[in-house]
Amino acid sequence: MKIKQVILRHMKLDLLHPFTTSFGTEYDREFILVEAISEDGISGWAESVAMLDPLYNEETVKTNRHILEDYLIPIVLNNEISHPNELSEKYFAHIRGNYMAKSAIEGAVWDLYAKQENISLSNALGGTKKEIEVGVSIGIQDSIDATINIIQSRLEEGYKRFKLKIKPGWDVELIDKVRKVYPDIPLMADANSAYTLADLEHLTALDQYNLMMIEQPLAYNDIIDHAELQNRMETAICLDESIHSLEDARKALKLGSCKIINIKVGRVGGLTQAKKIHDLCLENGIPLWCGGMLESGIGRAHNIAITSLPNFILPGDTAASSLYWAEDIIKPEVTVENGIIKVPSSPGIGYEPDIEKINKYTISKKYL
Ligand SMILES: O=C(O)CCC(=O)c1ccccc1C(=O)O
Ligand SMILES: [Mg+2]
Repeated sequence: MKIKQVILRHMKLDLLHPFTTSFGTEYDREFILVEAISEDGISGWAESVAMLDPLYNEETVKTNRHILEDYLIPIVLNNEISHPNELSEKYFAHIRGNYMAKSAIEGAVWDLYAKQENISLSNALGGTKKEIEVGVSIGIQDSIDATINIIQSRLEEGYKRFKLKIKPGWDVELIDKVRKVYPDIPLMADANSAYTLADLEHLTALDQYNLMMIEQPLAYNDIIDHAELQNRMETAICLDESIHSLEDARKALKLGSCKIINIKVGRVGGLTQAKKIHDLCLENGIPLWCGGMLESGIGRAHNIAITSLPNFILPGDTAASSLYWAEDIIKPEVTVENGIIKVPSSPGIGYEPDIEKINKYTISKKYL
């Protein structure tokens, strides 16, 4: 496969509702959209999940542009690539970190590869599921009543799992009141690293609420303290921020830092590495689910494809386009029926990039 051109678009989409986590509030989503065009004129698409500011992790839209333009894309343009696996395994191996930047270009090459092979991205990755179960991530609200109203709507829409963002001061009382209204729903909490081991007693107070898991309670780069916390907590710990690679996953499993892993394709450097972590977790009986980063439909399509692998046992954060955007940039939009998304079977990501909408939300464009 020879790639003759890559187009980077700096995109900006307004969120329908602000999204608040322990690290801040997002009102809109700026991201880089990558289009890789082959010599025979086929386009592969992906997006970078890096955010505007380095609050979730250290990458940003700007650092991604730098790494993509100055390192990764020249490599892709100057080499004959026979399989997308070669990017992370060979061509990008000497470049440290910058996982989201790597994932963005690798994802476009994966889509292109699947389209050339005339198979779906799910098929190309070895996906087996035709349908995937979907949960929803609910940001920090102004009141507990407002949170309960949102849960009620999502419950009626059929979502299969309810994740509440927590932080100190918005945690035990929230979960307590929600559990009183909904004693049996599949409920979990995500702290985005808002606590330390000094909060041990406070966190173990959550054990009484039968949560499916608590996601990333401690530092974004920690697996040691999480092991101690998991040892002292009944509730399963799920790692998000701390897992960037197969090596991180291996070490976290060895230490007992978690019982569940949230895979975000961007956070682990792309689909090839995501699949390797998937296989390791499958061998070790660690269930997975696919996280989200407020992606547009392009990133969402990649998430749906990876979720079709067998060990994505728990519902993921791949909610419907309409929960985030007035209009998405793919045709058709991602829809969820009774908490289920049908994995597309058409070639590549299986959703068509909507060029008119893409142009509408493009701030700047660079041809490489
Ligand atoms: O609906 C989604 O895309 C997931 C939303 C979400 O929880 C999230 C959004 C932005 C950054 C981090 C996270 C997270 O999972 O921690
Ligand atoms: Mg998370």
